[in-house]
Amino acid sequence: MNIIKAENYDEMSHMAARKIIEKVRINPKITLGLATGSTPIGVYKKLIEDHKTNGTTYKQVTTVNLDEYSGIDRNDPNSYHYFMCEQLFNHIDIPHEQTYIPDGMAKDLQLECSRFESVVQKLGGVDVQLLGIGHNGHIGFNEPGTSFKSRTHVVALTESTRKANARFFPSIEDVPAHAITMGIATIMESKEIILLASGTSKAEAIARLVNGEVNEDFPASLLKLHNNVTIIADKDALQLV
Ligand SMILES: N[C@@H]1[C@@H](O)[C@H](O)[C@@H](COP(=O)(O)O)O[C@@H]1O
Repeated sequence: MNIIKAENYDEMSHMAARKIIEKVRINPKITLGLATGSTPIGVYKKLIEDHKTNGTTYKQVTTVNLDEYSGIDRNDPNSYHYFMCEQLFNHIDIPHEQTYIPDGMAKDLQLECSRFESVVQKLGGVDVQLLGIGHNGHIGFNEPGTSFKSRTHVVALTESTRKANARFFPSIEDVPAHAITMGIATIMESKEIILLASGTSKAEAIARLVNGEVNEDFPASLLKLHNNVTIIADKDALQLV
């Protein structure tokens, strides 16, 4: 794993955005894997700024998102669908039909998981996957104990993840109990992975990722066996490494 140390959140976002923009410019038909959570918001802001000032185009780009809550309508402000439109898609020139996010309202969630998995496969996999990391090492919504062989599946969110995400909801009771997430094996098939982390609250997770063993108890640890992973983190998140 390459580790790039940024001074702060803004520099981390800038560095990741530059990498993505460069890749989009080299391959205008790239498939980007995108993440939600607060960490990538700065990257999306920089992509939008660059699109507006330098004209980088996303007309032929395809995106797939890691995950979506189950039981929340796509137009609900707490859905990841809404998040992606607000934070990125509505502000660049990507056609919405080229943006794929699991449908958390599908009647048959298992069927939706297979459908989403085959979308990723038909696209030939993800070229560059952006990832955040949960305090317990989750990636997407793959909680500790998830099989490293997992494909897109339905997950029961842990209490700690629901608490961590409660800040976006009126109360913890409103945080969905389930979600659909790309599996760990699906994520590992991405040709390149950029993992972002910012702030002291991520320091333990980053230290465990860098120094710890590869173990299903810590889902992100499998990234150590991927041949093209870059961690871009600020110095607060890297302080225990
Ligand atoms: N499903 C998302 C993850 O994809 C994200 O990486 C994580 C960390 O979020 P944040 O960046 O807000 O710390 O939160 C959620 O659980």
